[in-house]
Amino acid sequence: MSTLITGARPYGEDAADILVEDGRIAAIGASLSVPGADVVDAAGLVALPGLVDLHTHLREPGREDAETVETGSRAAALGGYTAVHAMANTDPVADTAGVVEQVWRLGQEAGLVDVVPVGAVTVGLRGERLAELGAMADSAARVRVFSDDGHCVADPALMRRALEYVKALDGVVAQHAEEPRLTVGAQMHEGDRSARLGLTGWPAAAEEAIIARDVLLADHVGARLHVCHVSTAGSVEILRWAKSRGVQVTAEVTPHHLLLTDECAEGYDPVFKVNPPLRTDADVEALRAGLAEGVIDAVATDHAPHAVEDKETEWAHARPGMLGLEQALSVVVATMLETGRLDWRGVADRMSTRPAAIGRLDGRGLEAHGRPLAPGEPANLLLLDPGARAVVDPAALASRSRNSPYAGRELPGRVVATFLRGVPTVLDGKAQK
Ligand SMILES: NC(=O)N[C@@H](CC(=O)O)C(=O)O
Repeated sequence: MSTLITGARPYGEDAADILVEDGRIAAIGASLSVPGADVVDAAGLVALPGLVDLHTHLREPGREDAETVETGSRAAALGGYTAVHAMANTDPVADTAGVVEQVWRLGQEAGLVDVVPVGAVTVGLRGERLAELGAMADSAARVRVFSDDGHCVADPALMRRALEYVKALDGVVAQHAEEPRLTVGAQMHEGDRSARLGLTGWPAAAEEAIIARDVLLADHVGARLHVCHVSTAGSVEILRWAKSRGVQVTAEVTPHHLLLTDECAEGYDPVFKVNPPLRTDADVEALRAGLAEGVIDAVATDHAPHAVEDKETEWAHARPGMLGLEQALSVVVATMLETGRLDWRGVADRMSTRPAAIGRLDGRGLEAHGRPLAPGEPANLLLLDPGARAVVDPAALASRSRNSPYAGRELPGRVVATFLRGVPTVLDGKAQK
């Protein structure tokens, strides 16, 4: 099967045709012609490597009313993703080889993106004893990213041991950095606004204290550490210091922390309640600068679908979390590309290349992700209309949930097509299954 994508602009550069054969990019060049090939007219569209998400909540098993592997995979494909890491805070928790294999198999059956399970660090996310990390790594799901996300691995001795184990597995601990003793009852960013709104604050120091501790532990052990959803200017400073010392630490930022601030809490609309919370203008500025500089390696969605009854309630009782997969690239275009902080190659680096490397998905086989757009590489790619602008309508999203913080907001860039190993999962902006 051959597909000829005509007139696309790889990385936003000069127009070229892209020939896809047997799941791989066979050629990139001017005026390619292949009799019998399916032709996709991509005139004016930017071609990028398929995006890779390090942080997706797919809710299956356990909360299929909020999302399933299939509905979340469809949302991901529509957002330009070809691989997503499925977080472990499901019910049951993904803390055994059996559960991670189940999630992996559901992803293969859905066939829209490669679903890469994350394994829990501790049994039941309880932070008491380590889960079967080796069994999950050796399973069919080949787990390399371990995380108790939603909970912090707060016990420093347990965190140290987790780092030692994952080092032996060529894995990484993705830490949800939140000192739990500092965030009891927390509802939003701690500052003037939380005081005025009467909501218990979540201080920046609760995140920064754990990141500082963990980079020291990772350095001591010589293991890889990844920091989930970095949200404060102080965290960026600590990461910059750690990287300058050669600590093997990587970090991600979410689209919502690049765009939104705690001002969103003013109306008490729980769609803006998220963990870690939306912070200040100064934090947003530092996060954008950190991502541009590469101190923050990746954009990760923290796509966190919630059922209506868990979200559309009073602020204090609403679950934290917001949708992200379908608008992530648009938010990055708005905050990083249109502001001149990243070019298209930079966007590809932070949303595909680096996240794939952190998750160890960047091997040499046809199953690899995050590879460049080049002959011989797996044909995982997306086509984006950078000039299109649209107002986000939550009712039109593929996710089973509706908790989008971007409802009613106009955002740039429309994913027109996504290809997974040469097979279109999205064409003309529509999911193909
Ligand atoms: N990021 C969120 O606000 N929510 C996450 C877990 C969590 O980090 O609380 C979820 O699973 O809903």
